[in-house]
Amino acid sequence: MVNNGCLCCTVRGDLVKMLLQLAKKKQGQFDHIVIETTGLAKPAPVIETFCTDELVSQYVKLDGVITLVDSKHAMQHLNEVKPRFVVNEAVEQVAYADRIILNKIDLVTETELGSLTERIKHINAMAPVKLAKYGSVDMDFVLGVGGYDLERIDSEVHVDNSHCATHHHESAHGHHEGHHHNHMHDSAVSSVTIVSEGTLDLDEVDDWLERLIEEKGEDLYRMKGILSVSGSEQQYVFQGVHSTLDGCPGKAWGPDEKRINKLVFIGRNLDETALRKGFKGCLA
Ligand SMILES: Nc1nc2c(ncn2[C@@H]2O[C@H](COP(=O)(O)OP(=O)(O)OP(=O)(O)O)[C@@H](O)[C@H]2O)c(=O)[nH]1
Repeated sequence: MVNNGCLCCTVRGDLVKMLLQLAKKKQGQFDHIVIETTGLAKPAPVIETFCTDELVSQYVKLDGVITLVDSKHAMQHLNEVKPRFVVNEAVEQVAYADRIILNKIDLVTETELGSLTERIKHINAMAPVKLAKYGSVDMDFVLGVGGYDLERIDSEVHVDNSHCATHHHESAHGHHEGHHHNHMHDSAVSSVTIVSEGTLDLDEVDDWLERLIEEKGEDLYRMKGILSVSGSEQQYVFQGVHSTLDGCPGKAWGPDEKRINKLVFIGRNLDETALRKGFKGCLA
């Protein structure tokens, strides 16, 4: 247990200390360490503790972020309008998730569940979503996720195409056409997915993504992709959190496998047109 309960604002240092203590005291005895944050925690500082603290990353690595959603109350929190520059924690917790569990489904109607699922997938088109009662899901769904593991990206980029067509033209203040509710919400956080054939020039991709995180790093929460690059029989995989970006050759394309590029960006005020244009600019 970390002092004060609130991981987000006070205890990133404490988290480092606790992880190092655990790692040293019980080295080799852990399969997993599960950190339960408060409902108000911001995910980014916790995630970045694993990505940026060199000492921590010698002992432990981040497997994934699981977001447990209370189906009965989530919509209300996702739609809460915050003062300017104040983040909606519920939206952020969905946006950073590698796995999402929609719990307490027995307390909502199918229609409510449908709109909640739609809203969640609009924010995060990447994370698989499981419906649950009393939090009951398979252990495999929450442990051994490999959300930050480049070797696992090929099985991890679950691009939800059903939402590609519906989640563009939204403004931070505006309203999502096609949504059935009639209130304002923080729609500035969303996903843009690109699924496309074509071979890419890796140097161009490097330049594009570097430029992107330089200009938009603050607003880019997560990104992942599998790319088909010229002159290589292997997939090229990448993943990033804000300004941290990792990429490397992945597994070989199968002999009969269609080489499809799949990219997912999750962030605030994403410019879908610019992202698509950037992608096209990298085609060989
Ligand atoms: N009907 C129903 N009740 C549930 C479900 N899951 C949990 N509960 C009940 O909801 C109540 C509150 O539990 P949670 O919402 O999980 O509480 P929590 O967020 O873990 O609470 P803290 O971590 O202590 O803040 C308990 O009485 C649970 O038994 C579910 O799927 N359906």
